[in-house]
Amino acid sequence: MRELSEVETVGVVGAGTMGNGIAQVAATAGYDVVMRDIESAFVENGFDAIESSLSRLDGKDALDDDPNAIRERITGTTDLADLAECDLVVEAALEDMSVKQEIFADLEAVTDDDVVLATNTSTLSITTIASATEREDLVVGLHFMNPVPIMTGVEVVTGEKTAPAATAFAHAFAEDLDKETWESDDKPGFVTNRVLMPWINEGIRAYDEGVASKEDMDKGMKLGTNVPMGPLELADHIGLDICLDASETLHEELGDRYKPAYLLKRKVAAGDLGKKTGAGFYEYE
Ligand SMILES: NC(=O)c1ccc[n+]([C@@H]2O[C@H](COP(=O)([O-])OP(=O)(O)OC[C@H]3O[C@@H](n4cnc5c(N)ncnc54)[C@H](O)[C@@H]3O)[C@@H](O)[C@H]2O)c1
Repeated sequence: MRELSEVETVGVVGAGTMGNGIAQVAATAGYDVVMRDIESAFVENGFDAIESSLSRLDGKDALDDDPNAIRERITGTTDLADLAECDLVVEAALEDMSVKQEIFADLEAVTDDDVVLATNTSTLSITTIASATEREDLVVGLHFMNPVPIMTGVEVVTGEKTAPAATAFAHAFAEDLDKETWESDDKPGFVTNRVLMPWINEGIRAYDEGVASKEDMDKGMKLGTNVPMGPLELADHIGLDICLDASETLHEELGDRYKPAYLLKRKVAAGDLGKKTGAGFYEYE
């Protein structure tokens, strides 16, 4: 297995909300990064998000390096073959098992045999993703939180066949990005989403049943339980499609107590996915 001290270039698959954040924090820590998405417009959107985040952080004196130098360490591509030289790959594409399995099979073909392949999945089984490869011992969950440059926690998830060395490597890499880690076994939703998704769905259901206005729903949870965002705001922030995908996986694996809220499904069907589309439970500029 390639050691962390040998890692110079990190591949990131997906340039969306999480992928561009992971690319940014890896480049901020000094790694060269190759960020891949399926269309160049998505790669460009990823760079736009990185540039505005870096400039915000620079404005707060939160960067040790010049933001342009950090940005220059990231290369964008639509060609998976450009990840061939990477010493570690973190996948942050769609929350869909068949998409992830296809990506992992392709990653195994283009990268060296000793390269760790990590997934940022919120809820899907690391073991099942890994089974698409012959490199199951080097597949591990590296679950960053949103927004990646701000949130300090990373959940490391061990699949059935993940080697202890790959788990240790995942912790060490996250710590090198200035994050703190905790570890979860490969069970649906891991620690965070297993507990968070029913909370979000209950907030949506309670709002839909007229318990309170959406503002009071969020305000009540913030002031009443000392969380930074209420369930509706947080769902918009995560992305309603991501919440629905995660809830459906939990529902399928763990039963009816994880059933997604009807209004969540309706919003996703309407294309109102939260902040990223300009509308979810709230409207955004
Ligand atoms: N949004 C969150 O709060 C959050 C938090 C933690 C983990 N996650 C997980 O991170 C992953 C990405 O979520 P996101 O919120 O960034 O989604 P997103 O929709 O913002 O971005 C996903 C990106 O992946 C790209 N993509 C799709 N297929 C691809 C492929 N074959 N190769 C390369 N890129 C591909 C899409 O074009 C899109 O740009 C998901 O697995 C999600 O569950 C999300």
